[in-house]
Amino acid sequence: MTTPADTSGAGMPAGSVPLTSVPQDAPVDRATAAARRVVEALLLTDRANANLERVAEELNGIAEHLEQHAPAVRDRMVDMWGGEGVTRHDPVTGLENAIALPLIVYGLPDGSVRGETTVTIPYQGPPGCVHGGVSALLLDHTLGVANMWAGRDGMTAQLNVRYHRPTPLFEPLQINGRQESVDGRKIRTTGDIRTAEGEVCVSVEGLFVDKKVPRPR
Ligand SMILES: CCCCCCCCCCCCCC(=O)SCCNC(=O)CCNC(=O)[C@H](O)C(C)(C)COP(=O)(O)OP(=O)(O)OC[C@H]1O[C@@H](n2cnc3c(N)ncnc32)[C@H](O)[C@@H]1OP(=O)(O)O
Repeated sequence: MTTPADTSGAGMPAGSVPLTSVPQDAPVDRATAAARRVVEALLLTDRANANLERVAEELNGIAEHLEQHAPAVRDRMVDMWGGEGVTRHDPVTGLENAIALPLIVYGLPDGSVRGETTVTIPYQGPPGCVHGGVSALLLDHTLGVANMWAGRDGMTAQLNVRYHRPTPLFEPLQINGRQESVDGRKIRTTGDIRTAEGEVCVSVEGLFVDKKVPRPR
């Protein structure tokens, strides 16, 4: 989370395009990035000497301010799903979601998708390693984007996750996804998380079924 998302597409094959949101200089992007810093700093700070009493008071003040300006949840849900909003609030790529890394996923000319990221403290499972559920989250979403890129998408019906070796925190990781086949409404998609050296830490096989949940209106 301390590593700002690389929006340049550097390291991606020529002709790759971002499929998820890229950070803008909008107040909401900056406020959400600041909230991510707070989440990480709270985990890292010296418990005894950081005056957490005052921190709690100030953070509650900010939360109250935001709540006072929140429309009805139903209205916000409609707004969330409009336009580019589709990729701005999810818990993986959402630049308006402070719990998202955020990951930027690129569509590659060969039909697959890829994102690169460094995962840090808030997502720790075993010491120094990415939590297995977080790896599954990253891959489920990346497979969903791979389906979008391939032109036929659906809801996750099954996600078979294999953990090959611990996934390191604080090191660059590559998240890959590719649609393999479509059989009627059934879509099969695979993906993996690799280290910079290309070692596979986690691989997944997903079954998606072409079914849409209506967007709130
Ligand atoms: C490019 C732009 C970028 C965009 C970014 C945004 C990307 C967003 C990415 C978001 C990514 C996040 C993704 C998420 O988080 S999706 C959220 C997590 N998933 C769910 O909540 C899904 C909940 N389940 C359902 O809604 C339905 O049960 C589904 C959709 C799964 C099936 O639906 P439905 O009930 O209508 O299906 P059917 O009964 O007519 O069966 C149809 C066929 O499928 C076969 N079958 C069914 N279920 C299973 C199963 N579990 N295993 C094996 N097979 C199964 C079935 O045998 C039959 O096969 P056949 O008899 O025809 O051979």
